Formats: sequence, C-alpha cells, structure tokens
Amino acid sequence: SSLATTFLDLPLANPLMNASGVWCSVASQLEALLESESGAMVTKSCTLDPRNGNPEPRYRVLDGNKPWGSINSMGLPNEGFPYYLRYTERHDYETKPLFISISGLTLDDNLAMVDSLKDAVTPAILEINLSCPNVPGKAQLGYDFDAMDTLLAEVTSGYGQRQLGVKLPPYFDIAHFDEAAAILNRYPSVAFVTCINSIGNALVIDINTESVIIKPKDGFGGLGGDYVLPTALANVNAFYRRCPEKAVIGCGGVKSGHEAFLHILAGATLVQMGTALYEEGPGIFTRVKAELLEIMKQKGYENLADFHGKLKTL
Ligand SMILES: C=Cc1c(C(=O)O)[nH]c(=O)[nH]c1=O
Repeated sequence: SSLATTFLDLPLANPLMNASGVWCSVASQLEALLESESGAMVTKSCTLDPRNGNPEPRYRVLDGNKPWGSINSMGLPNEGFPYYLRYTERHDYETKPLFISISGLTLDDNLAMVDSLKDAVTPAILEINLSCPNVPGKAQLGYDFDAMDTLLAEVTSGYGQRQLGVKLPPYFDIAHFDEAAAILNRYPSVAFVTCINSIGNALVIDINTESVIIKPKDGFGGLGGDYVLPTALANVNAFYRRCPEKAVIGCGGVKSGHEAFLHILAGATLVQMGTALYEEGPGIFTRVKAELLEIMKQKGYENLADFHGKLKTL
C-alpha cells in the first residue's frame, strides 16, 4: 500500500500535515515540521503586523477524562506577515509543499498580504483563514456570508485567479452548508476548502476550582480533539458533496490512522492534525502514517484513491 497523493498537481509522500496554528509559529517549529514525516505543512495564520495574542493561560489540553481534546483562545499571536513571507522564500519545496495561512484583521490587510504574495511569486499555497474565533470583537468571516463573498471577490481578483483555499469554521445547519458552498462555487480559483477550524466559543469548567480554565474571554475558547470529530467529518463530507470541483482538506479530531482514514473516506484529500500534534510533537506523523498504512493493508487498499470519498450511506 502507498500513501502517495497529489494536491493541486503537487506530489506528496503522504496526506498528513499540521493544522495551521500548531507547531508552526516560528522558524524552529517550521524546520521541525520540514524534517518530520508530514506530507506537507502550513504556517500559523498571520496578520500584517506581529501580535502577542491573548493573555495566558490561553491553551489547555483536556486529558482528565474521555473524550480528549483542547480548548484555546490564543488570540492570533504571530510574527507578522513579512516573517512568514521570508520563510516561504527559503522553504525547501523539493522536500514537501508549504501552505501559508493568512488571517488579516481587516479586508484591506488581507488584500495587502495577498498582493505581496502574488508579487513574490512563491510556490507556497495560500490558505485564507475565515474562521478565527478568538479575536475579541471580531466576528468570524465564515459566519458572515456577505462579508465572505466580498472578501473572496476581492481576493480572487487580487490574486490573479491563482489557486488558493479557505479555512472554514464548522457549520451545523444544512442550509448553511448549501449557502457557503454556493458562494465558494462561484470562485473557481478557490481550489480547496479546509474543514474545520476549532468549534468556537466552547466553555470548559473545572469542578474542583469551580472556575473556567483559560484566561481570555471569560474562559470561552475554540474546541479541538475527540469532541469535534463527528462535526469535522460532517463538514468534510458536506463540502465534498457540494464542491465537486474543489479539494477538501480534513481537520478536526485526528489523533491516529483511524480518524485519518475516516476523513479520507468522507472526502478529504489531505488531513491536518492540531491538538494531537500540539501534545505529541512532529513525531506523530511517523506514527499516524504507519497506522493508516496498517488499516489500508487490513482492508486490502493499495492507495488512497481506493477509498477516498467512498463513504457509504444506508
Ligand atoms: C487564527 C486564529 C485562530 C486561533 C487563535 O489564534 O486563537 N485559534 C483557533 O483555534 N483557530 C484560529 O483560527
């Protein structure tokens, strides 16, 4: 069996990569991802200028009981767009593809970053984050369909019809899947969608301290891990069905070959890991690769195409 695949006509050794935001904020982390067995990698969503983000504690792993996961309200801390643009100029693209994630605080900031990327003519693949749930006072673009439409119209024309993708928040209503897909399908240069970002504004409470467990936003933060897997699979499959011309990248609840297999079955071409990578480190790619290969072998699948998108219904 082989995990080899292609994405936007680029060859990848395997479909696994990090989720933006995890193990990808500074050069040392990006170099560790490059050296890891991931098939690709993405940078931390960046703003035009560097940001410190929210006060700590702002990330906590929820490992007391089952299910397992994380809550975060980082607040978009990042080194600023120029730092990541410089990294795209020194990345080794022969080793693996690189995605660059942007999450401008304003439409103009997003357009300025897109413009610089277009002029840089870098092989890095742009993933625009429409779903950052943790910047106080800022609504997620992915939940404001008019704003999302306007952004895509401006960005796709600004990016000269070059292929790009969007990172979407989870949707929970069929009408929202329909409406979001209808907008995305009007932009052929939006070549992929990454589903999902964390489930925004969850609240984890500790019975012993009778308190929330992260400092920002009175404890409200984005949820990741086991808790989000069924919602992630639903969003992957919903957009896989509605956007036949686009690729879907799955993200949410992947911590082993098992969940990676489910995401690919549901229609994901690539699979991102967030919480599990945060906790285990880049060695996780070696483990999950082996687990996915083992599952494929047990099932008699030679390659990813043998089961990609082949989810059965009853
Ligand atoms: C880019 C900000 C994000 C953040 C953050 O920096 O708080 N956390 C997430 O779970 N998803 C995001 O998209």
